[in-house]
Amino acid sequence: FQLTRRQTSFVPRARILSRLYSTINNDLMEDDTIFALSSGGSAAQATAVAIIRISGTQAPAILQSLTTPGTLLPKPRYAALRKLYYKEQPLDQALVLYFPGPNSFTGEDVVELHCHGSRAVVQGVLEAISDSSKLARYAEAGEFTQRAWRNGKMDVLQVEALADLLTADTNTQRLQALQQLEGKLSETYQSWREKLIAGLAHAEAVIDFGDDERFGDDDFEDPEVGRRLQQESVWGGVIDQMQSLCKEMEVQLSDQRRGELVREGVRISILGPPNAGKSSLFNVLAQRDAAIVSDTPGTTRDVLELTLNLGGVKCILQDTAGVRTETEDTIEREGMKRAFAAASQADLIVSMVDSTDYQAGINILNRVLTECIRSEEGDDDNDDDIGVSGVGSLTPESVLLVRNKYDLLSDGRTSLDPATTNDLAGIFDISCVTQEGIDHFLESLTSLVLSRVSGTEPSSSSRYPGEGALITRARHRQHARSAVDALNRFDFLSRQGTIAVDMAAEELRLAASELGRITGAVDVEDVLDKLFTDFCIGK
Ligand SMILES: Nc1nc2c(ncn2[C@@H]2O[C@H](COP(=O)(O)OP(=O)(O)OP(=O)(O)O)[C@@H](O)[C@H]2O)c(=O)[nH]1
Ligand SMILES: [Mg+2]
Repeated sequence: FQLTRRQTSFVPRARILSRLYSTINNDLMEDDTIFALSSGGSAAQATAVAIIRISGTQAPAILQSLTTPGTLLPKPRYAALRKLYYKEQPLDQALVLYFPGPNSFTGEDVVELHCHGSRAVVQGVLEAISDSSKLARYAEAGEFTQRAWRNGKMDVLQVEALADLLTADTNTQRLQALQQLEGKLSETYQSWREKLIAGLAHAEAVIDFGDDERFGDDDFEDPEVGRRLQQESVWGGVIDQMQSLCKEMEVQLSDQRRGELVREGVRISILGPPNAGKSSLFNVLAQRDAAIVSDTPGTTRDVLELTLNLGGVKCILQDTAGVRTETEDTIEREGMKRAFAAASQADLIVSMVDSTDYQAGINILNRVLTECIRSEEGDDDNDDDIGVSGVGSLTPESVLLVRNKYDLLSDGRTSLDPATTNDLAGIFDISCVTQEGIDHFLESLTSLVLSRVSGTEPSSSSRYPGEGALITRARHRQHARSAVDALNRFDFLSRQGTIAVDMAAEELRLAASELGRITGAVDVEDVLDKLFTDFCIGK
């Protein structure tokens, strides 16, 4: 595996010693005993309790070296209070746990020291482990989890779930990660893969022993019919089974990226002409002065982002530069380019106009949204209404029209014409200054986000919106897509009879291997290398 050199928060001296130690030993060995501070905090930050974890064959010996001679190891998986010493000086009074392998997180012998979390204690214990025994080295990022994976304690999907759980910001992300960690996704992929392998076994048998010639040449008046039946009989019920498997997989693939949205966050871009009040709305939703607001058109140049929790779902809100048809300013033009790019990638668009300049705003938005969609895919919709015509993830239902500065309209309120906004997710009149309409807008935005990740209306039995999404990363989608493509090719080839048995079988093999890559049953070292470097030290 790749060594990582990430900036992390842990006791530097122990790290330096471990690096020295590993340099002397040329390379990090997979069977080294490793240790790390696994709880939060660091040398600089005291915590109430600090958990130091040791994993490997030397773990019990290290624990014994820290206690007075003759002290017994604690009963497996029971907490025991122990005084820890280093060079006969007391280090701490700690709660210690011993998990003999294979019944531990890593599958190896594991010792956990629950020490007092002060800088002196943590540093002292880590140095004692590192210095005195020379039996262990400081763990690399994610190395405990890597060992758990290597020892069959979890598959790749579960490693990914653990990474997601450790970085979860919202309820929904937490629940999705836990479901994946429990192995629910792994089970489904595994059962699909088993079906493919059963189909493959059938093919191998046909290839090895030939198909059973059930129909004789004279059984049919039309020899063509006979031949076709004969060819189809080669695969028995496998064709139907694979077809229904393919359908099942396609249903999961057309999930509108629910799982990925929960994991990565729903991207919401605020888009509109200069001075409409986009940054003002951004600040209202952020509940702080995150963006500069001024009455000079073209104030915002870059795309600003903040994370919001809407109904338990992580959302990434983007403030963008105002878009207008012409500008001489090259920086503003660059800003507009970025606004376009952000809008094209967004899951939802809050398109904002200034109510006092409504028609001009609508005209600009029409052009911009049509343009955004065109840049994704060709489109010829050029009507007068907001030009969203359902391509990519940008559909009219992904766009909310917000008419801002409502406070400036007095008797002209009714002059706003809603007829030009067919099919949009909603039209809202708000004022960022008086906060009028903001609550209603926010409620609607939240329910739109929820329905986006739920696929349908969340059912009362769902523990969280989006429950049951099988695909949580682009990586899964890519392999599942390739498996479906292979099954579609199989469907064609399998109907060509004996002549194409080999080729058809190869497609089944390919589909099985693509699914195997999702769970890690098939070579995934490259995926894991990347994944483990994202973990913190001590996990
Ligand atoms: N009366 C009134 N003024 C508003 C409202 N919202 C924003 N403004 C004012 O409109 C001006 C422009 O606001 P911004 O939020 O900077 O507008 P923007 O859309 O981000 O503008 P650019 O960054 O230039 O594209 C500022 O002077 C705001 O104080 C509102 O609801 N009512
Ligand atoms: Mg702005």
